[in-house]
Amino acid sequence: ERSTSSFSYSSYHTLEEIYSWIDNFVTEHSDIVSKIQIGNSFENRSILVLKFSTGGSQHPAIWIDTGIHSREWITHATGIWTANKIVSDYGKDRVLTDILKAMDIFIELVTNPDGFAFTHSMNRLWRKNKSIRPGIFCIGVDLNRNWKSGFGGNGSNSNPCSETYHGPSPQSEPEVAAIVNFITAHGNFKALISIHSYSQMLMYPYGRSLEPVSNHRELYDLAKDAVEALYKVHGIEYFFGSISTTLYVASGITVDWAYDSGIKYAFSFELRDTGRYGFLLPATQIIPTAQETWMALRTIMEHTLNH
Ligand SMILES: O=C(NO)N[C@H](Cc1ccccc1)C(=O)O
Ligand SMILES: [Zn+2]
Repeated sequence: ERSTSSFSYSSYHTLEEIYSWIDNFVTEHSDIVSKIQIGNSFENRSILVLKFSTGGSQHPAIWIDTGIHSREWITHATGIWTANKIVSDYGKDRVLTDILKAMDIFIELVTNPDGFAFTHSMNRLWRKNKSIRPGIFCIGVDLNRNWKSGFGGNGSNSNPCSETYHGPSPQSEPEVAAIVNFITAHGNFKALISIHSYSQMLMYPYGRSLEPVSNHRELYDLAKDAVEALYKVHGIEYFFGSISTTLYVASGITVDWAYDSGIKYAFSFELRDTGRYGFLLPATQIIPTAQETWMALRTIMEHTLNH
């Protein structure tokens, strides 16, 4: 496709369609958006990040990733809609404009490209990446268990055939190492939001233990404000709280690593629904989900700007 004007934001797309959209989107909005390749996946696909910036160098930054679990198609679709929302509303929405005047936003739309391609070709419910290693007879590592923080702890599995297999060592997976290297080298990230589906929850660290983080009251209040803003759009209700108390103990996860790296505003979303369709959420719910999620994201980003 030659332009994003023919792209359907209310449909699910293949990896090739998304990468083609990214190129058109960056070309059409080169004043504020750029594309960064932060690495390659295990099967050697490009790992791409969109950077939204109004200039300056090393502005404090906000990270958003979607699609770390490949079957969670609503998350990539929500990320694409969100990217377009940012360029559409910049200069019109006062809050967003203030955020972008002072901060940069980075969005990694396809955080697990190999797994995502596999959900289109062979197995719609594939979750992990596609790494293989000598002598191991099951494929893939759970990229939400491969982070250094709490690696190998409760709520992760050492069995390579498990859906929550943590991998041979922290950051063993190129998809995780690429993000760690990028965020660490940048050195000025203030917030990280990792988007999953489904369950309709907004959560913050820790996943690895029941111990509350130092600013848990601030994160609780911010999560409450965010889910209220989300609710106002279409009346969808979210639970919120720390991962370990709201859901279950999970170790080696993205947001625990972010928090321990000094990113004090670290959140994980579980988008629609609560199980009726689950990972197979109908495309008719893409835009409504993205619209309500945007209000929560905007609330978190505004708080980050002001604190
Ligand atoms: O897989 C999903 N949702 O897709 N979520 C669960 C729970 C979770 C969500 C967010 C952070 C940590 C843990 C997981 O096992 O990873
Ligand atoms: Zn997930």
